[in-house]
Amino acid sequence: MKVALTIAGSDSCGGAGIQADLKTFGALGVYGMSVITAVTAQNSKAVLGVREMDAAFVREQIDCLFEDIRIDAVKIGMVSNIEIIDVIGECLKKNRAANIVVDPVMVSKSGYPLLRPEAVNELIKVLFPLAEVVTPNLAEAELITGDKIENTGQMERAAVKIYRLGGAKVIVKGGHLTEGAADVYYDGREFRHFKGTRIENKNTHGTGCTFSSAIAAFLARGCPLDQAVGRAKEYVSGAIRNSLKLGGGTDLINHFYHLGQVP
Ligand SMILES: Nc1ncnc2c1ncn2[C@@H]1O[C@H](COP(=O)(O)OP(=O)(O)OP(=O)(O)O)[C@@H](O)[C@H]1O
Ligand SMILES: Cc1ncc(CO)c(N)n1
Repeated sequence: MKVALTIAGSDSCGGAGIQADLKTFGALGVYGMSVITAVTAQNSKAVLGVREMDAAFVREQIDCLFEDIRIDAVKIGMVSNIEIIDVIGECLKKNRAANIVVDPVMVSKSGYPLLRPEAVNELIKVLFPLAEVVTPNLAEAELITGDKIENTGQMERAAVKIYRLGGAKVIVKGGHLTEGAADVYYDGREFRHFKGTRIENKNTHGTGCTFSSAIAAFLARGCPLDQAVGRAKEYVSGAIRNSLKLGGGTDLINHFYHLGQVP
C-alpha cells in the first residue's frame, strides 16, 4: 500500500488540518500518517486558541517515521513558526523526501492567524524549494507576492512570481473568486486552468487542506502532477457538495458521503 504523511496542525472539529488530511488519505486508498506541529481549539465558527509543539519534538516525530517506513508523498499544512519550519526543512532534506505538497496555510477561514507573521519568509525560503507543488489560496498568493489578485490574469502573474521563489510548481486556488472556481496551475513553462463548478451557498471549512492532501495522495499512488491536481479538484468538489451543517458556523467537508448510511 502507498503511504502519505501529513505534517500539519490539529483541528479539533475535524474539518481541516491533520484530521482532514487523514480522512482524505483514507478515502483515496492511501495509508495516512501524521506529524503534529500545533494543536488548535477550533469549531465550525472560530479558532479559539493554538498551542505550538516543541520544534525538537516535531523532529522526533518526523525522524522516527522516515527511519522505519517508506513514505511516498508528504503534505505540509500549518507550520506555525520559524523553528518548526527549519526542523521540517532539515528532516525532509536529510531523509530525501519526495512528492512534497506545500499548502502555505496562513490564516483560518474565520480570520485567526495560523502562521506567525515573522515566519512567512522562512516558509518561502526553506519549504518552497523542497516542494513539488505549492497551493496558495488567493489571500496567501497576495501576501506572498505583495500584489492584489482580482482576476485570472493576476492569478497567472502571481503563479509565475511564486514559481520563481523556489522552483516549485504552483496552483493558485480561485475557489473564492471565479464562477467556475477555477484554479491556475503553472509548471514553469505553461499554464493550465482547472475549472470546476462553483458550488453556491456553501461556506465550507477544510477545502484547502483536503485539496492539498488529495494531491499528495494521488502523487503517492504514482499519478503525474497535472493528473493529480485534476483528480484532487474532482475529489474536493464532491466533498464540498456533500458537506455537513453540524455546527453554527461553516459547513464541514464530508469525505465519506459515498459510503452511505451506517446501519
Ligand atoms: N464553493 C466552491 N465550489 C467549488 N469549488 C470550490 C469552492 N470553494 C473552494 N473550491 C475549490 O476547493 C479547493 C480549495 O480551495 P480554497 O480556495 O477553498 O482553499 P483554502 O482557502 O485554502 O481553504 P481552507 O482555508 O478552508 O482550508 C480549490 O480547488 C477551489 O477551487
Ligand atoms: C489546523 C488547521 N490547519 C489549517 C486550517 C486551514 O483553514 C485550519 N483552519 N486549521
